[in-house]
Amino acid sequence: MARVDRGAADVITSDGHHLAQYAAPLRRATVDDPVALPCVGDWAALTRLPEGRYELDAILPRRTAFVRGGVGRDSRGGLSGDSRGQVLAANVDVVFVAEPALHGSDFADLGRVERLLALAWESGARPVVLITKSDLVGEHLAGLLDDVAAAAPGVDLHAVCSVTGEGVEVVRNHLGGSRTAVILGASGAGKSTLVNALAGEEVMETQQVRASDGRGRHTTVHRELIPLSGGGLVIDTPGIRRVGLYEMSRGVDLVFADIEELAEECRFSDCAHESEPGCAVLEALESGELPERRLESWRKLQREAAWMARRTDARLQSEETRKWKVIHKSMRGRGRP
Ligand SMILES: Nc1nc2c(ncn2[C@@H]2O[C@H](COP(=O)(O)OP(=O)(O)OP(=O)(O)O)[C@@H](O)[C@H]2O)c(=O)[nH]1
Ligand SMILES: [Zn+2]
Repeated sequence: MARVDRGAADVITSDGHHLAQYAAPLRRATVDDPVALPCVGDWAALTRLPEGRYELDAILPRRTAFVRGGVGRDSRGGLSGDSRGQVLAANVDVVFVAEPALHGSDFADLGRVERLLALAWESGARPVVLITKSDLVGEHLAGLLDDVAAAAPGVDLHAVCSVTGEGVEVVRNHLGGSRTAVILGASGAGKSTLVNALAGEEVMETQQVRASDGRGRHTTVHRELIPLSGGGLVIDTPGIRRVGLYEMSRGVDLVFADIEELAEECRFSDCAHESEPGCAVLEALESGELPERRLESWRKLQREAAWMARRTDARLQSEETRKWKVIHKSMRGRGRP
């Protein structure tokens, strides 16, 4: 599924692109459940109607999903049946976290890498960290990569330069076997430039092009699913570009597996790692094994995740109340003569 609109989707079959209208059962299923709506990256079952049109009958089960809003996938066991979330992209295999080596005058932001990694883990896809614009930091690159590696334990990490093409082949290898990727990263991280380098042609408008063309031009068709010449797909949707920090407590645990592991060694099981005796986290901080910055980052993301969870709970509760009000009302209605 390359692009989705209200009531119809642009689907790619072995013989090209087709517009497929949603079949009635699918339309009905999506009324109460936005998660059941087709989205970019979905695989679908189609029927070719006698008159040559295509109809979209069903979506095949998703392997992975970027879900925005509502309840996370795990909290309610599975994607469907959750009436609140919206799937931004389905069946993504690889999530590239793109962080520029130099952003303005700042070196790569480790906190941002950790945050995007958490999001990537949450989707079920495999994260890979890319330090983009590697040409901008000269001999500082090696040290920078060491720092990033410490913030992304157990995750593949590569330096890429879309200008010289260095590292682009390594990135392409992650897409072998026709895998599907999304690229997360701040504005100006070099995502579009990288997609162009991967595609070997200008498929995406970059900031440079946008700036020199001026605003208000709408000639470029925004492509949301970009097939690469050497195999593999990149999904780039406005939703994925804006994706924030949603229900990511499990993701946070995975990104900070080293701290979680330390915490198991603390004398008290409910240790807050503030000033408790026998705190393994504070000991690691003392010995230099755990960088102060990383502990701070963990605390910050945990606070955010907790806040998100509370907000989600509140919304769930109010929706639940609303639902019951409607049911009560209709029962009262039926009771009347
Ligand atoms: N020196 C250098 N500059 C780069 C590299 N990759 C991208 N740039 C420049 O960085 C700027 C931003 O690149 P884009 O690819 O438009 O960034 P983006 O992440 O797609 O940005 P948004 O579309 O705003 O999200 C452009 O001026 C690029 O020319 C690189 O490897 N080295
Ligand atoms: Zn502790």
